[in-house]
Amino acid sequence: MALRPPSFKPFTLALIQLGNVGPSKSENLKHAREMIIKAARGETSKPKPSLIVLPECFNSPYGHVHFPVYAETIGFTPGKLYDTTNSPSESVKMLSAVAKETGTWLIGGSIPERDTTDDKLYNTCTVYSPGGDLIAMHRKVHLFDIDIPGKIKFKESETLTGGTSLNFFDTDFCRIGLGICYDIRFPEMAMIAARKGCHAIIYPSAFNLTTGPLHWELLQRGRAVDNQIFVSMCSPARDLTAGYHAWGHSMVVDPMGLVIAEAAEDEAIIFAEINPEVFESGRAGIPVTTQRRFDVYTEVKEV
Ligand SMILES: NC(=O)CCC(=O)C(=O)O
Repeated sequence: MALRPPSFKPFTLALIQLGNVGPSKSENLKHAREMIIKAARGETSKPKPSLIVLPECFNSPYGHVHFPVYAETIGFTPGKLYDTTNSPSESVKMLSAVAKETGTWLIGGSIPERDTTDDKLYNTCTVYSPGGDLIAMHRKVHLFDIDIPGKIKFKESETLTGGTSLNFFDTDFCRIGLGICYDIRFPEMAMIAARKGCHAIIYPSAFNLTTGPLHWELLQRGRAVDNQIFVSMCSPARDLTAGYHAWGHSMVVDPMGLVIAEAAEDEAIIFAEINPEVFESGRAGIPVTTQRRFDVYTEVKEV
């Protein structure tokens, strides 16, 4: 059982729906850094964000042929001190430095990662504290392998390997579960996160123009209502000149299933005020979290 989660306090969440992700990694990193600095300034009517999120694959074009070319070695072992200033990953160095410079928690989207111990590639999210420490990592567990004839075929497993662990991290205002995009289709992950005390689960993502209109909002609202937690997906902006057309519509959903913030398709920063009261009153009014019948569904273990 995980340690007791921190008490849930109000905070502002900022999602960066990043545009202009092109072939130049250094340009992508420069632009992401500028957008993080802009997001950290916040919106005049809301408290400054405590947590900023980037989308999936923010430093490289999205596609299995690109992953080996853009992959970076991170070398982080969860639970061990890690010196980001000497990291071999230029993305890690940038993210760590900008988290420290802005003094905000940062979910650094995802990047293609090469693990030199097994020479495998992963789609990996890294998380930074306001001091710039790399404090958590999540490798996409469920690879995006789909084939909808005449619409979209995509096979991450051509070059990537799926991660083997579920991950969350604690801030001074809540506990946050991590997933990456296609991971949201697997309700077990969100359910386990909620049962480990996460108040929110956040997915750096990049849905597409076939499944986006059908499932993007539905999945987030479903995961939120089932588990009575905040759910958020952060997408790249739509770019019809790119090889992969992202859906956009970065979103935050509250534990009652209400969409509390949503972007359109273009580059944007959206802000949502995360209010623990909705989490607590939702659970008190509809107490499914305490009404589960593990005595009946014995195939599912209580955690
Ligand atoms: N990047 C992804 O994992 C895309 C997932 C997606 O579009 C879906 O429909 O699922």
